[in-house]
Amino acid sequence: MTTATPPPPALRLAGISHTYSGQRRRTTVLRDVDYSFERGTFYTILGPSGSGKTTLLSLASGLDTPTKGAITFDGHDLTTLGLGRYRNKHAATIFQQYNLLTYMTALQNVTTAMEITGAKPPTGSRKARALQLLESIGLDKAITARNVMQLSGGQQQRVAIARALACDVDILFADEPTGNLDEDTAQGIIDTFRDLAHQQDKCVVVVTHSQQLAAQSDRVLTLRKGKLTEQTTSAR
Ligand SMILES: Nc1ncnc2c1ncn2[C@@H]1O[C@H](COP(=O)(O)OP(=O)(O)OP(=O)(O)O)[C@@H](O)[C@H]1O
Repeated sequence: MTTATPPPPALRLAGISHTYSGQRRRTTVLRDVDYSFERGTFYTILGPSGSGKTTLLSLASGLDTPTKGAITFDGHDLTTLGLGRYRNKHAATIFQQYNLLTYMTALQNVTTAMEITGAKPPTGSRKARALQLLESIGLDKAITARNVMQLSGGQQQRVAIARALACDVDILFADEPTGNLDEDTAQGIIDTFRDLAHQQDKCVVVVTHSQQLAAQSDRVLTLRKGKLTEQTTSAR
């Protein structure tokens, strides 16, 4: 009788360390971090300011490579898979600074990302899907037609969230995604993250200082002194 091999975790950090080399000194931010992120799960990462949360996210999202150790997606080393391909096809990131294309409208920011990543909406056009996503997080049609530089910080943050949601990827990373939002809008975004994990089997990884957000995730991780540890699980 053959036993089925369990699928590899969506994302595995295998003994990763990361050191920044400045002109005068080197800063080691992560030390031998080992962790597996699974599909269908909503993770939050907490930790004091400067503990390396953004660094961890930039490595896990394929923006940078660790100085030691390996990161695999579905069992494939990211460097072999290709960081660009991983970022285009499998992982989307909502950055702390949004990283929107400042010469475009809100709508164009979303549709352009869909074109670049080849994301195909389940029905209808890319534009219709983009408008639907933008509207679902509280940006009406008039706002979506504005250049993003004419939007408030919270509105820009929502464009960045819609852009990431529009790219139909396996893993969604977000760095402080609710930082600029009022309570109701923030709760809507948290609900969206939970649905993505539980209804669409995505892996959602959110860096935050918000205990409210962490309390609603499935697994809470803490980064401290270069080490990543898991706290007790919360309600799912
Ligand atoms: N490019 C860089 N070169 C050198 N040091 C850096 C670089 N980026 C970050 N660091 C340092 O690495 C450490 C971790 O930074 P990081 O931004 O990952 O922390 P964080 O936990 O996300 O902080 P915060 O909660 O304040 O956003 C800090 O000491 C920071 O100064």
